[in-house]
Amino acid sequence: MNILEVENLGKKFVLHLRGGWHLPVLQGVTFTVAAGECVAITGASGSGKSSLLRTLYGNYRSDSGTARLRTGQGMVDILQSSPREILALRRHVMAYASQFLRVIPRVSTLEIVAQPLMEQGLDQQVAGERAAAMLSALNLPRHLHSLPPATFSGGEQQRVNLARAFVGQHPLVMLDEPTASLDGDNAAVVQKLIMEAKHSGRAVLGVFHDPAMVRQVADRQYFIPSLSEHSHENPGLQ
Ligand SMILES: Nc1ncnc2c1ncn2[C@@H]1O[C@H](COP(=O)(O)OP(=O)(O)OP(=O)(O)O)[C@@H](O)[C@H]1O
Repeated sequence: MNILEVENLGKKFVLHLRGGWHLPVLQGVTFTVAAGECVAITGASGSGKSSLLRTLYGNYRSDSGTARLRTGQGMVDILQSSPREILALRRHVMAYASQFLRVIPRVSTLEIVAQPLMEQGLDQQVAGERAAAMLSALNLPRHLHSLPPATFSGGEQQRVNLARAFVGQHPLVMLDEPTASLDGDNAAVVQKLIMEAKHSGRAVLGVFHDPAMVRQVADRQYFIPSLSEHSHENPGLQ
């Protein structure tokens, strides 16, 4: 059973600082991710891996194609969804951990991680307990839970992001270089969380900088070719 079906997705960035130049990044992107499966997105640096995840999470608009996500009400095209619908999909169906944590001043780490659970309707105490358990599983010591993560190290911030993405048990989890700032022990925890997600029938779509991680967790790979160097759309521009 497919959780995500992406077909012919295309995306260009409009570079206003370069006279409205269109930079093609994604073209004809077509793949599926089934329940219980992890698909790794691969490709050269700058080929559009992060842009693809951001487009699927509703941060960027696409120019063409469909990205159908399985919900309780059937398949929904993320690319055609309104901002309000995207928020509902984020609440219940898809989670995303970017490489960088967007911190909210004065909000504690525990609240940041409990928030997705409270948005799913859990009461504050249960959400707090689950958030604390997820943070501890990711080796974030208890004394850090009450602090805002603004001053945390890169690896600690990445683990807060990952706790937030995994805690809500969303059917689709998207991960952008989830172990880039982590040591071996914490990378092993992330690997375990991915395997647990797969075993519970959830789908994982990830960009992994570490080829060993791809071998360990990915069932399939989807390769994105680099388009920008071969673009013929702006032959006059360098
Ligand atoms: N918001 C944006 N506006 C304009 N161009 C962008 C934007 N985001 C990304 N790009 C460009 O799109 C291309 C793809 O970037 P992206 O970050 O998706 O690549 P990537 O495959 O994830 O790279 P890496 O492996 O180095 O992280 C790059 O040429 C980048 O400069």
